[in-house]
Amino acid sequence: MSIDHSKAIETAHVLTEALPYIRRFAGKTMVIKYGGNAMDEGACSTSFARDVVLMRLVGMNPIVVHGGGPQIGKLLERLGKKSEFVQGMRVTDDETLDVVQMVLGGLVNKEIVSGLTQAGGRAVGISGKDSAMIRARKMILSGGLASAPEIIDIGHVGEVESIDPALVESLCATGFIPVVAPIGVDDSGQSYNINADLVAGKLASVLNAEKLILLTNTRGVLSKQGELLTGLKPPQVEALIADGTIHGGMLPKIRCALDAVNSGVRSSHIVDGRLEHSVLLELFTDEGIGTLIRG
Ligand SMILES: Nc1ncnc2c1ncn2[C@@H]1O[C@H](COP(=O)(O)OP(=O)(O)O)[C@@H](O)[C@H]1O
Ligand SMILES: CC(=O)N[C@@H](CCC(=O)OP(=O)(O)O)C(=O)O
Repeated sequence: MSIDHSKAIETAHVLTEALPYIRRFAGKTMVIKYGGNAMDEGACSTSFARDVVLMRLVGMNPIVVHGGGPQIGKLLERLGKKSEFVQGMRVTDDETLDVVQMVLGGLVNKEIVSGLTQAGGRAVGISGKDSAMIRARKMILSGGLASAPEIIDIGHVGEVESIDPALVESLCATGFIPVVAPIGVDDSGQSYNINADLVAGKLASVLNAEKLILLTNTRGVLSKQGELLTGLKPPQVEALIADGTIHGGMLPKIRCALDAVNSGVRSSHIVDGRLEHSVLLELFTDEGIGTLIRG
């Protein structure tokens, strides 16, 4: 069989260009949030799995925190239950909490573990209930007028009170890739449905991660004209929120990205997870392909 020499040289160039990044990021912790909208039908795309396994094999400590909002919505629909959201959070009654735990902790978590295993990695699926890793408390939302705020009860939705990093740290130290479902627990044993962005942001802060990478279904943060915005600093992000450029599902995401960089994570990235090899393209190129936020 003859070798296409110019193609082989091109491959060698790509590999050597990645070298400085591989050296810089060796031993560093990278928290990757894999959103339900970024997943394909089988939950874990082959290119995502290969990117994460490659990161592990070149010495980084990747940790996957996953969502699964659309997947929860589909099962609820099959059960004849409508999804309802308040300020981006799913209203979660007892029955919905069961479905959330089945879909996130069972289906989606294990499909990602399978995908990573097939790509040659050693992945372990856990939820925040394992070893009581994610301590949660009930999230209280307020609405109405600023002068007369109304308290909105959205059921078993949690916010992160604290995260004990011991379990994920010991998995990383022994060569495993932790895959975390965003379910928390309180002292009484009550479980909570937590937005996956919140868990990923807090975990990145607690672990003092090098990067928080949020994979979603848009190219990154876009201007009102649809241009990709990058190299954002906290004051610019605040201005984009204030003038309504950033809204809806991007709001909790950008808040987590900001909180992370404000508490010591080197950089946060919002990237289109539907693009093939988006994680590697963001990590191994100077420009990146999505939105970079630095403290
Ligand atoms: N300025 C913005 N730039 C990009 N997306 C935005 C912006 N403002 C709001 N959005 C919306 O936020 C969505 C991403 O949030 P969401 O759907 O909750 O993602 P995920 O399910 O991945 O957590 C985008 O698809 C888009 O509709
Ligand atoms: C409280 C709350 O809304 N929890 C989310 C948890 C899953 C999630 O965050 O999934 P994505 O990242 O795919 O949106 C939900 O029930 O949909």
